[in-house]
Amino acid sequence: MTPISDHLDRVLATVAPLPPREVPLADAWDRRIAEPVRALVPIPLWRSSSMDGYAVRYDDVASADDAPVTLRVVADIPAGSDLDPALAPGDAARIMTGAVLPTDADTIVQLEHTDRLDPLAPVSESVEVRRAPSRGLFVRGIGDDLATGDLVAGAGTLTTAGVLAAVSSAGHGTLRVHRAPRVTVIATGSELVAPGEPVRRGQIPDANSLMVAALVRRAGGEVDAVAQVGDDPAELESALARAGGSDVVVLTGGVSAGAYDPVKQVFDGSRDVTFTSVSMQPGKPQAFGTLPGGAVLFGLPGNPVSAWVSFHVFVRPALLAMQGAPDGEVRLAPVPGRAGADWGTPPGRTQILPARLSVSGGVLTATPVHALGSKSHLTGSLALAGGYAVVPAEVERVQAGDAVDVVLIGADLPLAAGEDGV
Ligand SMILES: Nc1nc2c(c(=O)[nH]1)N[C@H]1C(S)=C(S)[C@@H](COP(=O)(O)OP(=O)(O)OC[C@H]3O[C@@H](n4cnc5c(N)ncnc54)[C@H](O)[C@@H]3O)O[C@H]1N2
Ligand code: MOO
Repeated sequence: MTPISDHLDRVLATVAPLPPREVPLADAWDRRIAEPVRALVPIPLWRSSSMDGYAVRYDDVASADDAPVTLRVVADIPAGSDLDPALAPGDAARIMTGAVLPTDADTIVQLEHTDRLDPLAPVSESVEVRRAPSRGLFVRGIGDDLATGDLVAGAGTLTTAGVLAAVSSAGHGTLRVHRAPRVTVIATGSELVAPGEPVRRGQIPDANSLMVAALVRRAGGEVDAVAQVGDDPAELESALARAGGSDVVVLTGGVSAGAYDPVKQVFDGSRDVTFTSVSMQPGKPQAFGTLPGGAVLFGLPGNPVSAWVSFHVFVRPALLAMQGAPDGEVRLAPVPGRAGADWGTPPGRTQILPARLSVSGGVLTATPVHALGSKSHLTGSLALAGGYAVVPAEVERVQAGDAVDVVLIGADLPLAAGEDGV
């Protein structure tokens, strides 16, 4: 059997980042940045006020703690104004948060420290300063945050909400990002009916189509089409022909030893798509390769838990690599946790156990979603899985409290890859 890491290496050697393109920032969310983004302007852009109040010359108000100081108000500066009123000694300008300080001012007095407490009152001719600020108080300096030319986000960075705010402030209106991989999902199996449809004896609802499509979207892919075909090689071949525009095709079912397994039949003897027994449970039988048009093909086992596990371990890394994610984020990284219960493990294969995750007493705890552990047909309990535990092949039984590696699949933040890469 092939170790997980060998099969993943093969997958990752087959895929490459998709070409970048320049898009307006409004279309750039949740993509990977193709090249380093530097600040075109300093942040902040102006020497501005961080409080609603009065822009003053510090020396005028330094003694305000001893006795209130009355200043003449010579201007009113809202945010967005380009006014730069001259302030002679004893002058102040009313100023709003974000407005540019007059060149002659060096300090802000917040309005709470004056006699002009009503923020909605029209500007007055004078203001009494009742508390002395420190010099420079509430003044935001040009480039306090980033200077022109500073790095805002490196290549491969995911355009999170925070990244979009940063690059907007840094003067950019567009970004070069890798496009989303386009994915066709095909569930195979003559027993499948669409969710919610009545079943006759032997039929079951198709759980994989929607699951894989959702996993594709969560991994940053775009779902071109979702198809469901019976165990008929001709039907599968025509579904594959329709997937011509996709970068990736994900099949489920039909990869093991069944007499009617269509994926096996379609790619029997192919040099481009091959079948591998991977040393993991669930998810042992895997088909992988490329289609004549260049699309990358994954044939995942049909059992929904096997398909779920296989997606996380092989397909997701490929989709991330195609989007230009850095190596350290491509492989979902385990973090140390503890077993929340006893469970059995399969002999001789790495176990990928769907787990309920919780943090108790500061310790990440993984508990099997079902008492039957990682059996591949326990689709109903998959609803509880926040991640999975990775148990090495040589471990025969896990006891509650044992240290286990855990992969969090719901985490927003990428975690660095671990050594074993699963
Ligand atoms: N003689 C052997 N039999 C099996 C082996 C083996 O090595 N020798 N491997 C087993 C393992 S491990 C797995 S995993 C499965 C993989 O089977 P297939 O990929 O060929 O998938 P199917 O046979 O089509 O289906 C398996 C199972 O999953 C259900 N299924 C399939 N698609 C869906 C779907 N879209 N939604 C819900 N459920 C689905 C299907 O009804 C079967 O129960 O093979 C073992 N057999
Ligand atoms: O590999 Mo199968 O997914 O063990 O059940």
